[in-house]
This record gives sequence, structure tokens and C-alpha cells, in this order.
Amino acid sequence: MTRSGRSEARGEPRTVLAIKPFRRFWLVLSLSSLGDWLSLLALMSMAAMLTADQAAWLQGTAVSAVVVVQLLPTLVLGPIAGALADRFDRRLNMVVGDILRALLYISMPLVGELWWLLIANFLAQTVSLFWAPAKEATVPNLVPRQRLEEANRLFLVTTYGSMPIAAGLYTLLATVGTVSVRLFPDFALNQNDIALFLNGATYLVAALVVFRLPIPPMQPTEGERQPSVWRQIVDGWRFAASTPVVRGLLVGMLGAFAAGGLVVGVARLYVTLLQAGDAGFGILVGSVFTGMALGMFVAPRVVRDFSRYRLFGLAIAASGVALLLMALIPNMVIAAFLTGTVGAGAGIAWMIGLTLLGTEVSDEIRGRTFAFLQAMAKVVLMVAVAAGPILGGLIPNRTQRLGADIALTFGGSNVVLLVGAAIALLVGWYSYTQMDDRRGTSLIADVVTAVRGAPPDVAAKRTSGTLIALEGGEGAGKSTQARLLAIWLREQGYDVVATHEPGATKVGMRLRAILLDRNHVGLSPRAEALLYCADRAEHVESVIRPALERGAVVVTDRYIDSMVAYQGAGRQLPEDEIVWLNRWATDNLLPDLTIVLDLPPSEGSARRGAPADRLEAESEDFHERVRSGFQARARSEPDRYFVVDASEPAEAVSRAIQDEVRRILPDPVPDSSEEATTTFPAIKIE
Ligand SMILES: Nc1ncnc2c1ncn2[C@@H]1O[C@H](COP(=O)(O)OP(=O)(O)OP(=O)(O)O)[C@@H](O)[C@H]1O
Ligand SMILES: Cc1cn([C@H]2C[C@H](O)[C@@H](COP(=O)(O)O)O2)c(=O)[nH]c1=O
Repeated sequence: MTRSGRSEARGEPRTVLAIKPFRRFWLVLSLSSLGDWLSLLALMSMAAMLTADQAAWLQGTAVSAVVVVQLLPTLVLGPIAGALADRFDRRLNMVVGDILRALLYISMPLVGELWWLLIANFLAQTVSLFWAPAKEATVPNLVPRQRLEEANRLFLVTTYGSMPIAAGLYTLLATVGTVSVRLFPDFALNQNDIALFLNGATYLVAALVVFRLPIPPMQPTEGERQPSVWRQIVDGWRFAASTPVVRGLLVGMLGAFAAGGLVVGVARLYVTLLQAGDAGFGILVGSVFTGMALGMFVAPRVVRDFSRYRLFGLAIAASGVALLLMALIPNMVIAAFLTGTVGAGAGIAWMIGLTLLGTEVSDEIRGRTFAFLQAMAKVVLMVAVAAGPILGGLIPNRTQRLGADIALTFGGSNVVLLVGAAIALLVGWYSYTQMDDRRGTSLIADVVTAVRGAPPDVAAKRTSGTLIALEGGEGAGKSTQARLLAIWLREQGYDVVATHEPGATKVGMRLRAILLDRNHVGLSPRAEALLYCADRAEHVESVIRPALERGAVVVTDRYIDSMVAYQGAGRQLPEDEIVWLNRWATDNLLPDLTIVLDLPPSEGSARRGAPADRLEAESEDFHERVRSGFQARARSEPDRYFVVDASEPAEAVSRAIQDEVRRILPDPVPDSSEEATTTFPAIKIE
């Protein structure tokens, strides 16, 4: 299906990477990201090595200190860095910043002392802080506005995606280093030195490339003053945590950071306990980030319809279970698998958390909420990463013999992992209970439905047309908006079929009469659900599917979601059973877009002009549950739903709907016809 909204403007590149200056900028910055991760691993390892003959707690403190100085400049200097950076020429700022960082990283192995390692790392991070705003401000100069999101996404992918590559590279360097010690004791390679030299080299390349980029000169500005990190935290919590869902999200995400921070911090001590050395350290860190990437990008496809609200808490709790097992089973192979699980849980939670925060938090406080999350994440991460190794180092190792051949060593790192597990399990449970959008439906039933997916013998049949459903409570304006939408679509040249439920077919009209007749008191909820389903099955078979098959846009006033809201939330029948029943009845036909007209029930009933029918006459509580049911559906799949405030005047509602519908519409003139019409007939001039 050709989506008109996504067609490319003439002369615009197909992807942002086709823009040469941007491609070069992105490439060198991605290389530097790889170098940064590599040197973080090298620095943590060097700190452990340089303190190898000290007490365990001192060794742990040295490793913590590396991570603390990595984060400290952001906390202390963050608010002023952006404002100051804006006063300098961007190109100069970046080139000088890259050269300084190159020199600092190269100097670390040359000096080879812990004190310099920490000072140089702190200075390098401070330089990064002034460099970053210049980089952010440069990207819009290199790509057109409409490609900015794609460009930022690319940077995000390589910033975090380069971590597993760096971990793999570090493992390789460590292996080569170990082999070289055995083969050429006099010329042995040191993986940490190589990693730091490599990072220095990537910065020198970046300086060279940036110097030659077409970056327009800076207009000096006053620079916007940012509030301090602490102000952002206080304001953000006050505004954001007013609803249980947002509270659950924030506590869950920050708890996951705390647990993750403890693990990263203690990883170096843990591998020492397992006698797995630097290569083992690289493998553990690599598998956390590989798991994270899989969790972020693969898991949502696998779990399909499973409630994202439930999945969020469960993913954090799953990480907790993996940490618990890691603490109890000190085995490198199992630990690599378990750290992957920890990463996957964190990745799923992070991805869902960010998406849900985007939809749950209203526009005017979204910025503050994200700022709060970012600021808090840094504080929590710093405290956790620093506390992990110190705590781990303070608790001495104990070896327990389990028979003649087996000895189990349990040390401080195991205790830290247990603490991480407890935090993850607690916040996972808290988030699950705060955010559960499917109370009354058992978790097992939900899992079974997600695994089973569509009814077993029903293959998803998608047709070429477009199906748009209008949903909402009584008097929300569905019929009015369905009519206005159909008129507008016809004006745009679409073949439109406007229809409704229940009662769009001959049989359906009889069913509607039965269903809405107030004399039918005491109709059982299951019978009611089956009657609505029968109406829908007939409607799909004889009206909707034939229209879609000929390529029409079908606008239906009510569809499956009415049943989930009325018979599910309203009558309190299990939602998963209703979804399953509807998939069977409709042969798995889901709308391309569902528009939910949201209105308080009291306002909807005030608009009624005729006596209430059987369902309209239900209690206010019933209609409140119906409204929440629609809202929860929309929240669970923001991509397929559009919620509009139906208390606005009808014209404003209609305009909002048109804007959203435009996004998913097929091209009114199919590609094949376009080709035919652009081939002008040759005109023969006599
Ligand atoms: N945005 C609006 N603001 C005020 N009144 C509206 C608005 N939209 C529709 N109305 C009026 O509210 C009444 C109900 O509208 P409509 O029939 O479109 O709602 P509905 O959701 O289809 O109702 P029902 O659930 O009963 O089918 C009508 O009188 C209509 O003119
Ligand atoms: C499709 C569908 C509808 N209902 C309810 C919702 C309304 O109260 C009536 C239909 O009346 P309208 O004036 O046409 O909106 O039926 C339901 O309970 N379940 C359903 O699946």
C-alpha cells in the first residue's frame, strides 16, 4: 500500500546517510563512541590492576572512582556547559575538544599511574561536556529538518550499539594480550594500553574530519540558562509522579538503573572471583549490552499483544531473578547467559518506559519529566556504580567445601548481586502493581494469549483497503465524526464506505433490536457478547471485507474495541477471551486506525436527545469503566490508536481526526495509474 504521507519529496535523499557531510560526521563520531566504551572497560580494568596488591575494598574503590569521575562532570558542570559552549565557534569547539581528548587518552597509559588515570578521565569527560552541545547544534546544519529525527536515531543507535562491539573488541584484545605474554614475554601487548591508544586515535581522526566539514560559523548568543540538576529532579518528581502509572514507570526505570549500576560496578570483582580475567570482564559487559539490544528491538515483536504495562514490571523482575541466580551460581558460562538476561530485561523496560512516558505524560510537563528522569538516572547510576565495588570489596571472600572436589567461593560481589536482585525484584513488583492495566485478568491467561496469538486456524488476512474505526462512549460524537470523515475522504477522491455496529446488515438490525431493547432485562453478559459478535461477524463478512477487497476506505462507527470496553471493562468479562472471540469472529481483521473519542460519561449523556436504550441506561459506574476501558486500549498500542478530546467543538475534533487519518491513507492515485498518467501522449503539431 502506498502511504501518501510517507512519499519522499523530489530531490530529497532516500536516507540521511546519503548526505555526505552528515555521513562523515556520523562515522567519526560513531568511531569515537566505540573508542569511549573501549577505554571505559580498559580504565576499570587498569584501576583494578594498579591496585591488585591492595586490600579488596581499596581495589573496589579504585574501580568505582573511574566510573564516578566519568559521570561527575555532568552532575557538577552540566547546567553551565551548554550555556558556555554556545559562546564559542562550534567547529573550533569540536576540533579543540577532540584534540584535547586524544592527548588525554594517549597520556593515560604513558603515565600509568592511578592518580593520573582519574584526573585525565575527569578532564576528558569535562571536555566532552563542552563538546556535546556543539555536536547537537551542528547536526541540524548538516541534514534537512525532516531528516533530523532519523539522524538523531542513528546517533542513538551507534552510541549505545557500539558497546557490545567494544566489549567484543576488548575481549579479543585481552585474548591476544594473554597469548602474546606466553609467546613473546618481552614484547607482550597490553590490551588496556592498546584500547586507550585506539581511543586517542579515533579522536584525532574526528578532529581532522570535523575541521573539513561545512559547518556554518557561529552567531554568538547569550546561551540559554538551564536549571540545575537538583532543581530538575525536585520539579520533575512533583509534576510527574501524580499518577500511579507514571510513578510506577519512574520508580521502575530508576530501580533498573540502580540494579544495573551495581552489577556494572561489581562486574570486575565478580570476574576476579570466577578467575575469568579481563576477557571474562569483556564477555560479561558485552552480553549485558547484547541482551539490552535484543530486549529493545526484538522482544516487542516476539510478545506482540501482551500488555506493555504488565511487561514493564515483569521485565525488571526477570532481571532480578537473573541477578539472584548469578549471585548463587558462580560459573562463568552461566553468568554470561544470565547477564544477557539482565540486559534484555533492562532493554525491554527502558524501551517500554520511554514509549509509555511519551504517551502517559501530558505535553506540557513531558519535557520536565524527561529532564527529571535523565538527571535522576545519572545520580542513581553514579551512586550505584560507586557503591557496588566498595561494598563488594568490604566483604571478604569465603570458601565453602562441598565434598572432596568441590569448593564454592562466595564473596562481596555475590552479596552486591543479591542486593541488586532484591532492588530489581522490589521495583519490578511495585511497577507491576501500580501500572497493571488488566486487573481481573490473570497473568497466566495473558501469557497464554500472547503466546497463542491469533486463533489457531485463523491466518491473518489483510486486504488492500483501509479500515478506520471510530470508538467512544455514549454521545461522544462518533456518528457525527464518522459522517464528517466520510465526506472529507470522498472529497479527497477515495471510495468510502461508511458503516456502523451493531445493525449494519439485515440480521444485524434484528440483533440490534434485541440488544438495545430495554425490555430485555437480565440478558447474561456472555449472551450479550455473543450477540454483538454475531452482528460483527456478519458485518465483516458482508460489508467490510468486500469493500476493503476492492480497495475502499471503510469508516465504521464502533467495532471490536466497543466490545472490549463495554463487555470487557463494563460487564467485566475477561478481556483476553473477548479479544480472542473477536479475532475468530472477524477472521482476524483489525482496523488500520482506531480513533477514540474521549468524553466524560456525564457530558455524553447530557447530549442525548432520545430516551436511554438498554445500555445507555446502565449506571454511571458502568460508563466510567467503559471510558477507562477505551483509554487503556489506546494506551496499550499507541501506534494503532488516536485519542481525541471529544469535548472540543465538532469542527476542531474533525480537523484533528483528518490530520491523523492523513498519515495512514493510501495514495488516492495508485502507482500504476500514476505511471500511466505521467506518460503524456505525443502531440503531433501539423
Ligand atoms: N463535539 C461536539 N460538541 C457538542 N455536541 C456534539 C459534538 N459532537 C456531536 N455532538 C452532538 O451530540 C449528540 C450525539 O452525537 P452523536 O450521535 O454523533 O454521538 P454518538 O457518539 O454517535 O452517540 P451514540 O453513542 O448514542 O451513538 C448529537 O446531538 C450531536 O449533534
Ligand atoms: C458494537 C458494540 C456496541 N455496544 C453498545 C454500545 C452502545 O451502547 C450500543 C450501540 O448503540 P449506538 O447508539 O449505535 O452507539 O451498543 C456494545 O456493548 N458492544 C459492542 O460490541
